[in-house]
Amino acid sequence: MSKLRVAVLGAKGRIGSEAVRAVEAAEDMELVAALGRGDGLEALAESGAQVAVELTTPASVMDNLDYCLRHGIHAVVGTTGWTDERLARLNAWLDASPGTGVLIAPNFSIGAVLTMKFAQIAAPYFESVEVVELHHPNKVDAPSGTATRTAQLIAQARQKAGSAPAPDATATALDGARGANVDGVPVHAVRLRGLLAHQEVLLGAEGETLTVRHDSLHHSSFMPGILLGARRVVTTPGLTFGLEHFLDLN
Ligand SMILES: NC(=O)C1=CN([C@@H]2O[C@H](COP(=O)(O)OP(=O)(O)OC[C@H]3O[C@@H](n4cnc5c(N)ncnc54)[C@H](OP(=O)(O)O)[C@@H]3O)[C@@H](O)[C@H]2O)C=CC1
Ligand SMILES: O=C(O)C1=N[C@H](C(=O)O)C[C@H](O)C1
Repeated sequence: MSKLRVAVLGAKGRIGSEAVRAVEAAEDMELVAALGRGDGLEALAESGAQVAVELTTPASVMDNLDYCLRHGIHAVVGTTGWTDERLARLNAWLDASPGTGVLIAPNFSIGAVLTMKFAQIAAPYFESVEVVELHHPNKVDAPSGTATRTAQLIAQARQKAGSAPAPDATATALDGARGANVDGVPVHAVRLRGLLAHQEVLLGAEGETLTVRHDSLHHSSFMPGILLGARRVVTTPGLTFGLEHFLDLN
């Protein structure tokens, strides 16, 4: 059986360098390119890659995906910064490249995917819900892509259930004290040396609270999800948003 030809973009970064090692170690994959900033995207097409694993920065990801889709290269994307406007542009490129697949995974770790699922299930049963994400201080964006997605999923679940807005009598507050408002859900971002990637979903009702917490302690936590994404995206044309769709959790 021929091996899946995989390239890594952002290969010298924190998660990219771990992904290079994971692809090299996967028996059914061949690492055909490991590209950093300044290497030039021509090397990607020349490598014959079937799948590009995109782990760069919000400033670089769109140009890289544009290139991939113009060359019929599938993509597994962990890079953050997804807005409705960016998704619309990506979908237009996908329309022009039928048969090509893109997976955007706000988080590749199984625990984080399950945290989002559990939060969605629990959210309609509690009056209050807030998200706290905690990351290393070198992270360039806040709140995290995972926290943003978690809040969006919570908001969707509450809207579907007809939940009332969470109670909050705050009359005065310093800017930022109540976090960012993501679809009505407060999201708080902590940046702390020593941490990697962590998230708590806090839920409260009369007389009880529930906390769903996930900790990524090492970048290895993201690797099974990246490898699964690469294997599945080649037979899944169009846009898939969220690894849960490849885990049959829906
Ligand atoms: N979905 C998930 O599960 C996860 C997602 N992430 C996300 O992945 C992204 C990267 O995170 P992290 O590894 O910590 O960040 P790093 O800054 O450590 O790595 C990013 C790397 O990409 C390089 N780069 C920038 N532009 C390009 C380009 N055009 N082509 C090739 N390489 C480029 C950077 O080079 P230079 O240093 O020269 O700028 C750097 O080496 C972030 O958006 C982060 O949130 C991270 C972990 C898990
Ligand atoms: O930058 C990181 O480190 C991470 N980024 C992703 C995010 O923004 O959600 C995933 C994980 O939290 C690690």
